[in-house]
Amino acid sequence: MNSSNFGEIENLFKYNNPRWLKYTLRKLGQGISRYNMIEDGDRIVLGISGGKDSLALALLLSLRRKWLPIDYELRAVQIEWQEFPMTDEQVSLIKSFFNIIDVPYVRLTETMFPGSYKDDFNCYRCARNRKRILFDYMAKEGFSKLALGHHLDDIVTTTIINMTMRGKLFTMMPIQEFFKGKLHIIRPMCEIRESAIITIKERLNLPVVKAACPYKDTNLRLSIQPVMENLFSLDPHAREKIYRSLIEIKPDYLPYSLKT
Ligand SMILES: Nc1ncnc2c1ncn2[C@@H]1O[C@H](COP(=O)(O)OP(=O)(O)OP(=O)(O)O)[C@@H](O)[C@H]1O
Repeated sequence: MNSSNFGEIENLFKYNNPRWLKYTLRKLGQGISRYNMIEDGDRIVLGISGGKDSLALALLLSLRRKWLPIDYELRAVQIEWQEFPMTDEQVSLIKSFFNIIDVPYVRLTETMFPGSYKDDFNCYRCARNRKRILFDYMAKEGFSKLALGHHLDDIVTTTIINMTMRGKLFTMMPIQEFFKGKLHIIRPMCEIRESAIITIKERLNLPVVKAACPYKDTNLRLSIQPVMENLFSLDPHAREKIYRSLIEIKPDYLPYSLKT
């Protein structure tokens, strides 16, 4: 793939959004306004892995600015693990993508295995390391919100993992406060199904350039996937029902008011 494949994406910024994308943009807006995630003047860092979810998030949030009466700043920040460097071709592709969607792009090269880990590396530690690097960057650059590419299926899968394997009714929150409100993590795609993101990736040829993960074949999320697929095939709205139950069973699960 090369940057000339971005014609379809360019058109989205010139013309009205196609019908197939409007529904997803509506779901994005629903999640954002339900939790009051984004306000006028917000400075938002987008955590970019190079995978489909975070690329779709960047595209959707940038498109949303086109017709919204409020404005917010977006900056895409990708941590490139020095142990798994991107190729020149990947770097040039991702830069063209962010150029076309009008979002400044920054790449931070860091180690995946800080000395403090010794030999004890796992997904949880890796995610914490990533969060620390991104928070440090935000504090230095004056950003107060970090948007991540988690979607409805991620939230629902995490809920089931936590309930069945950890005995806890807890999940990723759509909006999460840190340092007494100085920083927030937001998950604007909390009400968007993964299938909608796959459609975006395929129809628009998103330039997926995700670094290899040494744990990708062993991670718990992957092991539980067949169980989730089974559940979703029993009831086509199982995802939405689990999401709603979280709120109904434990109203204080979310620190922000919910208008359902
Ligand atoms: N290297 C990175 N640099 C910056 N942000 C990252 C990086 N890796 C992950 N993130 C952020 O954390 C989110 C969750 O990471 P995870 O590795 O679980 O990816 P994912 O759910 O498969 O999504 P994606 O398709 O975006 O990779 C990503 O969607 C992204 O917003």
